[in-house]
Amino acid sequence: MNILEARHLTRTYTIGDREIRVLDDISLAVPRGEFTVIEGSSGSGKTTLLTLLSGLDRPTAGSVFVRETDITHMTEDALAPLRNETFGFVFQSFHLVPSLTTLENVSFPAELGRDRAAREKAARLLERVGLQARGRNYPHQLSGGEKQRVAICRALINAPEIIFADEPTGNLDSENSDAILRLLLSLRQEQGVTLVLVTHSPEIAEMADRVITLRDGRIISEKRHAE
Ligand SMILES: Nc1ncnc2c1ncn2[C@@H]1O[C@H](COP(=O)(O)OP(=O)(O)OP(=O)(O)O)[C@@H](O)[C@H]1O
Repeated sequence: MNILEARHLTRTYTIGDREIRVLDDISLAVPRGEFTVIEGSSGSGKTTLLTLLSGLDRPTAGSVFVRETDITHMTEDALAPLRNETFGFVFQSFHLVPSLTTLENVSFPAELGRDRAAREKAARLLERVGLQARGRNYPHQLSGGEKQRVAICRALINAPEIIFADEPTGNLDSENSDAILRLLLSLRQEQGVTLVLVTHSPEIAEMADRVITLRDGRIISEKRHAE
């Protein structure tokens, strides 16, 4: 079964009297557990596609299906549990809450769902990425690589089925990038998590099951790597 499907997605923006077509008739299907990379030059529409697939933005035309349910016109209230429980998000700029500690940032999405084990789960995740000693620190006290590891823990706390990541290793050195990539790949292996990553990194693309290349808002190639 495809966990995620896009059918004929188009996204346009109107600036003044000009209409800009940022995505043009994108269709794709992602089977459960697959690791998909979306690549393409700057401005080709990668981030826009990720925000449409994850229900953060709505297409001008076309539809998005999650587990065969059309989410395109779902209300914000109906989308909220999907965003909080089924999806995990990792962005280049972390989006950590500055006034919360590391442990609180990670446990927050689970506490929204009244998970009594939220703190415990958060502590276990932090341990897994080597940040067990940093639970009481605030984001401004962490390095970029550490912040990204915290952001990944937060994305994982509700055991999502799909992780959407936009340049998750974009600003990081190779050691931190490797650690983050290893973590994502091990989750896929252990829990069958589906990964949809936007990246410029050829090393990451090399490890994916499939690489989708965009140019000017269209898919120009779709390469599948052998098992
Ligand atoms: N809110 C907006 N209003 C108008 N145009 C937009 C808006 N958001 C994005 N665009 C345009 O859509 C195009 C695609 O943007 P997008 O961020 O999806 O590209 P990208 O491939 O992720 O680029 P990068 O690799 O630089 O992050 C760009 O030309 C951008 O200027």
